Amino acid sequence: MDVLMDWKSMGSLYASLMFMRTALRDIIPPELHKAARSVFFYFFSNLQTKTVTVHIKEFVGRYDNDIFKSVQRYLSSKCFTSSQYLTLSKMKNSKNHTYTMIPNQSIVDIFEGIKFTWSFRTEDSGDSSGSNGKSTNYFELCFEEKYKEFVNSSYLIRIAEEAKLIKSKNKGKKLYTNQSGDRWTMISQFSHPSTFDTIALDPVLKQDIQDDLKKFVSRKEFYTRVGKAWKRGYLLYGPPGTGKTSLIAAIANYLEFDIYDLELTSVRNNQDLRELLISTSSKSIIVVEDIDCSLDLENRESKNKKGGGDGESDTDINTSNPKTGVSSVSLSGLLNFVDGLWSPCAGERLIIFTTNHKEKLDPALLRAGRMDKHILLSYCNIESLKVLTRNYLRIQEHELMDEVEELLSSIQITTADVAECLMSFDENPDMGMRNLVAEMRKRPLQNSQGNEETKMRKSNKEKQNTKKMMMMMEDGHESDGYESAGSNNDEPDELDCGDEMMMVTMNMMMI
Ligand SMILES: Nc1ncnc2c1ncn2[C@@H]1O[C@H](COP(=O)(O)OP(=O)(O)OP(=O)(O)O)[C@@H](O)[C@H]1O
Repeated sequence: MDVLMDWKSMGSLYASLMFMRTALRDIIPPELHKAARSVFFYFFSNLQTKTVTVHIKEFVGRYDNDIFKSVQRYLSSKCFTSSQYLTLSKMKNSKNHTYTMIPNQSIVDIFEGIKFTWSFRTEDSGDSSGSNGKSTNYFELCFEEKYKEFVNSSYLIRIAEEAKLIKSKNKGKKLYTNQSGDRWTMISQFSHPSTFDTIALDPVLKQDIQDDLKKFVSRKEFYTRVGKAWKRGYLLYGPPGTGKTSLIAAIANYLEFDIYDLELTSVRNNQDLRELLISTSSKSIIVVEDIDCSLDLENRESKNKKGGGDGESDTDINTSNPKTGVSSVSLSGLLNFVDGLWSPCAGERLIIFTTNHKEKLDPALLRAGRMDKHILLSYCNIESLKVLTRNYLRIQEHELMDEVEELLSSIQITTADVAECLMSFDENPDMGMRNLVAEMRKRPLQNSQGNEETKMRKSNKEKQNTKKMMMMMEDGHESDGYESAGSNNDEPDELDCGDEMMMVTMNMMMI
């Protein structure tokens, strides 16, 4: 019915226009016909909405056009919901597949109530600048002219942001190494299965690390405001087989960050080290494993006592590479690397060093702002052991668990050793537990008083209480006895595991 009405009104409008045209031709003298026609067309063309059409080509000369890629990502989910014909693809390094419009298809995107029409087109390029020298793809965007400014200032920005998000979701984590020396090579997609669920760690420490990471990645504005590079340094230390590598993998999986595994001995000099640093991507973890073995970076204080140097100049430090003798990376080069002449590198980065011998490292490397958080990964305790029995045997309680706990207070066993004991018994938990107890009974008894992991267990419990107290005391108290007590934090409202002494002192003060 409505359609019939519309046709009727259009018919009468047309009849009226024809009548006006004839009447005007009779009234207006012939010499003014041309001018009258221009006025007539100007009037009616202004009644129509003016539109703008923008072409976004796949290539600019021989180079990829980033905006094309962003639009492609932005439209991929939209075309899935609103198109009937689509192409489907999956990039080599991508986790997810992508939908694309087929040529000459159009879809409408409504953003903030404004209508945008997108079409996908292909044309013969006529030159060899396209990807295959024959045809080039482009998107065509149409919108009303009055929204030109809005497109420029808001819509395109929104597209870029959404595309970035889609890209990071699709990307998957990558593992890079610098085996070839002065550049990174992607060796694989990073797919280590370790997560914060599977890793056997003291639960308090585990929560503390997760909280710290969450806080770090959410504080872009904080770092900008205080003028600091958006990076954080972790030192993971403890005996071999206690989960340092597994923790790095769990962190990468938690943050969805790429890993850059830096082999310091392959880096020729400080300049190469700096270039490697600059070429890492944002949202990445730069790992140096066994830092004490990588270069001769011994504690300068002890060296100075022996050698009488002032410890400030790089020449005081033996920078020869114990493995190959080729690298001339110096301690100051490494310190600069950690401090970061980061200005060219936007985005967040975590630097993680691991060592079995923290005492061998120069304090300059360990200070707050360089290694902000010192995390001791020590021998198995009952909580971490229960994570392993849950993972490997699918049990957390067992009649032998009390004996295991008893044994743990008098012997030392690494998480790797426990994992090994349980490894083959996933179908027979009883046997697994018996095998573990038998292995533990073979271990020599230790003096549990004063060893490092006992201290850590205590300190983790104390830490929770202390943290609460600190928060209560925070007002006007931020740096009291805190920075000066040797905290490894760059932020005044947190505590680190490496600060056992300071925490004990704080507890005593509070009591
Ligand atoms: N805390 C842990 N949680 C879960 N698994 C662990 C843990 N620690 C060790 N393992 C097991 O032991 C193996 C070796 O551990 P990992 O390489 O993480 O130890 P590490 O401390 O990095 O050792 P190293 O100092 O010799 O490099 C892991 O593959 C894992 O199976």
